[in-house]
Amino acid sequence: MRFARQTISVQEAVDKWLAVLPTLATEQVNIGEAYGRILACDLHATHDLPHFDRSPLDGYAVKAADTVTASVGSPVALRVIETVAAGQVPAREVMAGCATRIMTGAMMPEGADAVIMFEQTQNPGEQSEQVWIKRALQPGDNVSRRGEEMAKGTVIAQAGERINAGTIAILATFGFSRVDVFRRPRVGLLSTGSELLGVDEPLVPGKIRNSNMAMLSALVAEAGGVPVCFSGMKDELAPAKNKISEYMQQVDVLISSGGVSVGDYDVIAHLADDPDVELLFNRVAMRPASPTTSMLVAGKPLLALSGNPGACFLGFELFGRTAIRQLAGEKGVKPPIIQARLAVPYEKPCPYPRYLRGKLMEQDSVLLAVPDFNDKAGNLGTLKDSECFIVIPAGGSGKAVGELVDVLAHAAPAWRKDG
Ligand SMILES: Nc1nc2c(c(=O)[nH]1)N[C@H]1C(S)=C(S)[C@@H](COP(=O)(O)OP(=O)(O)OC[C@H]3O[C@@H](n4cnc5c(N)ncnc54)[C@H](O)[C@@H]3O)O[C@H]1N2
Ligand code: MOO
Ligand SMILES: [Mg+2]
Repeated sequence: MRFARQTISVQEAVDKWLAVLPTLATEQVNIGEAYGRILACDLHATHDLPHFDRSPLDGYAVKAADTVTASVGSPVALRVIETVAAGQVPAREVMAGCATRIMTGAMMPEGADAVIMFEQTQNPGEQSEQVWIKRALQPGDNVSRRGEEMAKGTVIAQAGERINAGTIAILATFGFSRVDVFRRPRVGLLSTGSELLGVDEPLVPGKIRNSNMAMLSALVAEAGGVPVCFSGMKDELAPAKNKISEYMQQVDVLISSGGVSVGDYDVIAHLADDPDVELLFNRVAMRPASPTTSMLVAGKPLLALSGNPGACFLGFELFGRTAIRQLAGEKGVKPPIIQARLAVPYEKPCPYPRYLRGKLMEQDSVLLAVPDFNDKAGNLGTLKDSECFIVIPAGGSGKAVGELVDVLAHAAPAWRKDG
C-alpha cells in the first residue's frame, strides 16, 4: 500500500473527501456570539422594512399637488403645522396648503405624500410658521415607503451562510436576539515525528521544533473549527494506531501532519493497511503535498497532511479548511478559481499541477499573480505572506510572464489585513 499508490486529481480528491464528512448538530447562540458562525435555518423578515412610511431627509412633508407651480423664481408658501423628530408619531394630518417640518428617519404624517429637503426651501428657520417651497415635487418624492426594501416574510438569510457583520445588522433589525447555528466542528490535531521538539524546548542535533501543530491550530481556528491539540506521536506504529483510535473518538475530524510518505517510519502510511481503515486517497496530482492522504478510521474522517510545512499548509488550505467549513454547515466551501496574469515567468516543468504560493496585486487595471519563489515544500519562512495559490499546469515548460493562470485565493489581500 505504501508504494502502490493511485494518483487522483485535486478535484477528485476534494470531492471524495468532502463526501464522507458528517453534518453536525445545531445550537442556539446569542446574536453577540453569532459572528462567524454558520446559519442553520433560513430566516424570514418578521415585518415590512421599513415598517412605516418615513422621511429619508431633513425637510418638510408636503402634498406634492401644492408644489406644482413652485420654482426658485416663484416659490410657493405653505403653513408649517408641526415638527416631527425621528421616533415621534405625527399628531396632525397635512391638509392642502400645509407642511410638517420633518427629520430624517421620522414617520410621515397623514396627508403628506412627498418631502422637500431644507436646502430647497427658503427661510427654513426652526420657529418659522411659513416655509417657501422652491421646487415642484411628484407624489412619492423623497419618501421611504413601508416595505420598500423588504416585505414581511421575505427570505433574509439562508441556512449555510456564514454570519458576517451585514448578517448581524439584519438579525438585529428583525429582532433575532438568538439564532440557530451549526455546532463548531472539533478538529483534533496530531503531529507525528520522533524529531519533533516542543516550542519551548532547546534545540539538539537532528531535532526541530514542531511548527506544524501551532500553525494548524491557528488555521483551524481561523476556519471556524475548535482545535483540539493532542500530544505529538513518535514514529512508532503500534502506539500510534492506538492513540489515533483513541483521539478520533473525541473529535469530529482528525488532522495529522507527517508520516504519509514511503519512509520506513511513516506511520500514517502504514495505518492504511489496517482492516478498519477505509482509504480514500494517498496520492494527489499536485506539487507540493502530493502524498496528502485521507481515510476513514472506524468510520471517522482522518486527513493526513504531509510533514513538510509548505505541503502541510497547502494540504490544509485545499482539504482542511474546506472540510471545517463544510462540517460547520457552510455551503459552497470550495475556493473559487479566479484568473490573473503571471507577473514573472515560471519556467520549471512539472509532472503535476504546481500550487505556488503567491500574492495578488493590481497594475493598470490588470490582476497580477506574483509567485513566491521560496517554494520548496520544506520551507516555511514566507508562509505568512501567502495570499493565494497560483496553479501552474502540469507538463509543458511552465508559464510565461503575462500568461493567464488559475488562482485560488485563500487569505484576505494585504489591503484588507489589520494593522
Ligand atoms: N522516496 C520518497 N521520498 C519522499 C517522497 C517520495 O515520493 N518518495 N515524497 C516526498 C514528499 S513530496 C513529501 S511532502 C514528504 C512527505 O513527508 P511525510 O509526510 O512523510 O512527513 P515526514 O517524513 O514526517 O516529514 C517530512 C519533513 O517535514 C518535517 N516535519 C514533520 N513534521 C513536522 C512538524 N510538525 N513541524 C515542522 N516540520 C515537520 C520533517 O522533519 C521532515 O523534514 O516526503 C518526501 N519523501
Ligand atoms: O509533496 Mo512534497 O510537499 O512536494 O515535498
Ligand atoms: Mg516521511
